[in-house]
Amino acid sequence: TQSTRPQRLLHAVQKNATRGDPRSVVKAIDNFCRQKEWAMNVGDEKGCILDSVVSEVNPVTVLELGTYCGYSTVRIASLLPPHAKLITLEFNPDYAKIARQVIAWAGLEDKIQLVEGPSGEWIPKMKEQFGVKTFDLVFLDHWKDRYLPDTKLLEDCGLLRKGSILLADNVICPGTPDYLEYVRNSPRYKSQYFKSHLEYTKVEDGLEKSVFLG
Ligand SMILES: O=C(NCc1cccc(CNc2ccc3[nH]ncc3c2)c1)c1cc(-c2ccc(F)cc2)cc(O)c1O
Ligand SMILES: [Mg+2]
Repeated sequence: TQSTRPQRLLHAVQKNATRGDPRSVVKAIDNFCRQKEWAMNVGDEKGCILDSVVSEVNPVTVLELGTYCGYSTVRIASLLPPHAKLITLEFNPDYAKIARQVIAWAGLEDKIQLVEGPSGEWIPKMKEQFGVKTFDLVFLDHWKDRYLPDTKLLEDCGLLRKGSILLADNVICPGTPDYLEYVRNSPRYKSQYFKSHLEYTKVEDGLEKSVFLG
């Protein structure tokens, strides 16, 4: 039977990356996507911006919405301090299956909890299920029409504290107009746009970094 793109991406990792070396996993995926097949990873250009935000925030609790094949999951987790935890939500079971194997190849299972299901259901359960008080950093990279409702849900569930950082991918392409309008105009956020390009292309895209003011 025909393999899927995530399966071919995983094989490229297993063929070209060194077990236990997260940076080699990131490099192998970027090379695969540049040379063989485009895939919707945050990519290396936006990935460097992601790295700088993670390093600046030095988060202890991270939430990622949208795991896909685990590229940004591995990228973030490789920069976390020893006892920090990353919870990543993935709705698509086929993506989750691949992501678990990519995360394992990088040797980052201890820092990452991959949860399968929709954000709308799991966000309200974060405190009781995972003992999370608040998130220091949230990386939004799932369905673009879910960014705004899930941000409001995070606020309502008391999962954001003064200084929590939201970092959103694809605010230009495919675009998240309602989310951008909200974080840029709400008095409860200080927002900043990092201009970049859609992964592996010359098309404009960018990340929006928003600090929750409480
Ligand atoms: O759409 C995108 N990504 C989201 C996405 C997409 C499909 C499936 C899922 C299933 N995963 C999922 C769903 C709902 C969920 N709720 N909670 C967790 C959770 C997880 C997620 C995307 C598209 C493009 C893009 C495509 C084409 C093009 F021409 C230009 C640009 C570039 C990106 O960087 C992108 O990130
Ligand atoms: Mg994305």
